[in-house]
Amino acid sequence: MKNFFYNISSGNPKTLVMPCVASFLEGICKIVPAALVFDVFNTVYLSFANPGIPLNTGRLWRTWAMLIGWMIVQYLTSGFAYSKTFTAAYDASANGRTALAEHLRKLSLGFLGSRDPGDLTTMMLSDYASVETTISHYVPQLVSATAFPIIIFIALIFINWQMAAAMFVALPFSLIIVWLSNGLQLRLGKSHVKAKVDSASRLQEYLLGMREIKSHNLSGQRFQRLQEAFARLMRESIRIEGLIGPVMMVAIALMRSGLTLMVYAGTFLLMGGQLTLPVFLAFLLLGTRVFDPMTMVLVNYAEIRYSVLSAERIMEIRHERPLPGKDDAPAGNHIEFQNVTFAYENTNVLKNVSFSISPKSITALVGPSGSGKSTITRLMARFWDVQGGRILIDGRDIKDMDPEKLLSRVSMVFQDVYLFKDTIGNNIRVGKMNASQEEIQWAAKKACCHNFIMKLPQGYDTPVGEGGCTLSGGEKQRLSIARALLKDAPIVLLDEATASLDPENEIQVQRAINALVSNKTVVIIAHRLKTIKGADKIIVLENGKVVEQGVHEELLAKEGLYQHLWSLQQQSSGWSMKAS
Ligand SMILES: Nc1ncnc2c1ncn2[C@@H]1O[C@H](COP(=O)(O)OP(=O)(O)OP(=O)(O)O)[C@@H](O)[C@H]1O
Repeated sequence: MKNFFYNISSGNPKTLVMPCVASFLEGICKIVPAALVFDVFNTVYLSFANPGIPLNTGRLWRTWAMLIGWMIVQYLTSGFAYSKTFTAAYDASANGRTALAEHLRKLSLGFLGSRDPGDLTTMMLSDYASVETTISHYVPQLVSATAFPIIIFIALIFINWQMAAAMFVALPFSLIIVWLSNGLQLRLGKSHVKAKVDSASRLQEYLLGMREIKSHNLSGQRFQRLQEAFARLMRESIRIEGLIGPVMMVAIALMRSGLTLMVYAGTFLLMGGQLTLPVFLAFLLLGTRVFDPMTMVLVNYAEIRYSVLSAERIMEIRHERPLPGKDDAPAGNHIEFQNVTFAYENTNVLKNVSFSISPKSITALVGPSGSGKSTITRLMARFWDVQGGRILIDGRDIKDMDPEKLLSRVSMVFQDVYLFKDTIGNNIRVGKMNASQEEIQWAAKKACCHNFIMKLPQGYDTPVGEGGCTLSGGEKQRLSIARALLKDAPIVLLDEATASLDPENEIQVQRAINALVSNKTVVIIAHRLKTIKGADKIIVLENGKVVEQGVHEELLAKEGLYQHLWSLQQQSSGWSMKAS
């Protein structure tokens, strides 16, 4: 039970206290009118059954006045309960979503990569929405459905224990049916969630891959996958409703049969003179007050179970441990790989890789495609932790460092640049969130962005689409260099930074990069070897191993892999496409 409340409140059960208290107060307020109506009936019945006793009109007026007065109290308590439960629900989901997004940022990319893409989106939107409804609707219902039957049952026992027993005799059987169906509900709920996540993933894949789908004429095949995912979701939804619905109907019918039994028992007791009509009526009035909230809980039981599953999924991620480490990143920039071994899944991508990089030097990583160059730069930034060996900065293992502090000392320029759905200026500001407009323009000028930005309709205030789809590949690349210039971190990792630039811009960007890297420790990946010919050190990788290291001339003299790659590039530089 503790886990239940812990999970549905996304780890913060205190948020449930106010909705529960408010709903309890609201429920108590709803009982009072029933008692007042009972009093009216009792007063009228007293003079009706005993013609000698005059109708106590004074008492009747007082009770009517109290009923009207109580309507105001009820209105106020309902308003209070409404605002408390909804505020708590929206607070819990908004804070929960923010906390989860913050937590996801701290997890390794390895963990995030292992999740289905639609999974986290579903969690953020749908699972939190389900938790929200539970807090705003189902938890208050649960409070009413549990607390009132207990209170009323105890009260009714003192009035007439036979009637109280008749009212509640079927309840345990109804609860047993609900309890027995738990396993089935869990199983169906899990496959429903899976179908939902799968649909979200297929939809995401379909929309993001639209360019490839169109260019490769895959509309039929990819759409079929999406259609199948939706069809499965539909089947799972029908299955859950079709199987759970009838079970719950039986449980509800059994529970409500208490009312019929009570009427039956009441009639006998009334005829036998063991019960007065007002008391019989009181039982009828309270019976509906008790059974209505319990019926609502059973009607919504599948939804409650569903939100428990949602909350469990959220908590599973919230319990995922972020990358450890609390130390500051050292001021120096001597980087050392010591026998580093790393695998994304099972196959080792890096095998006993060792090398060192001097501060304020330029080191190039070279090697065939898939040899592990990008992996090395990602490990330096601690996107993943290594499985064997160590990566040291100034002699200290980066595993002991706070990942955010480490990242604050590293600038990265990737091959694939992501631009946020924001203005161009704010996209450059990502490098330094408090940068002034002058600083942004300075970085943009250095990265050869300024001219093309000024030609855009709103200059630096021009919005770019999600993923930066309104800019060319070269323009995106240059914006990313501008971000790195602005960040001005002492370690710079360039992964094919100039890959998509046209020849016209390349010279200028090379100059900008030279300004960016001066006095910095630079690690650069470049397929075009002529761009890194002057590097202080060239590390040659093959199949995840360091096979050669040295400067350009030394490596050429070795006549190994580097010399081979170099001569291949010399040959291909004269390549041109020929019509057959
Ligand atoms: N996120 C990932 N999950 C699983 N495997 C990966 C992942 N990223 C890379 N790999 C694999 O790791 C190996 C090394 O990849 P990496 O990107 O480091 O090579 P690279 O030398 O930079 O290649 P390229 O020059 O083509 O960019 C490849 O076999 C690649 O398929």
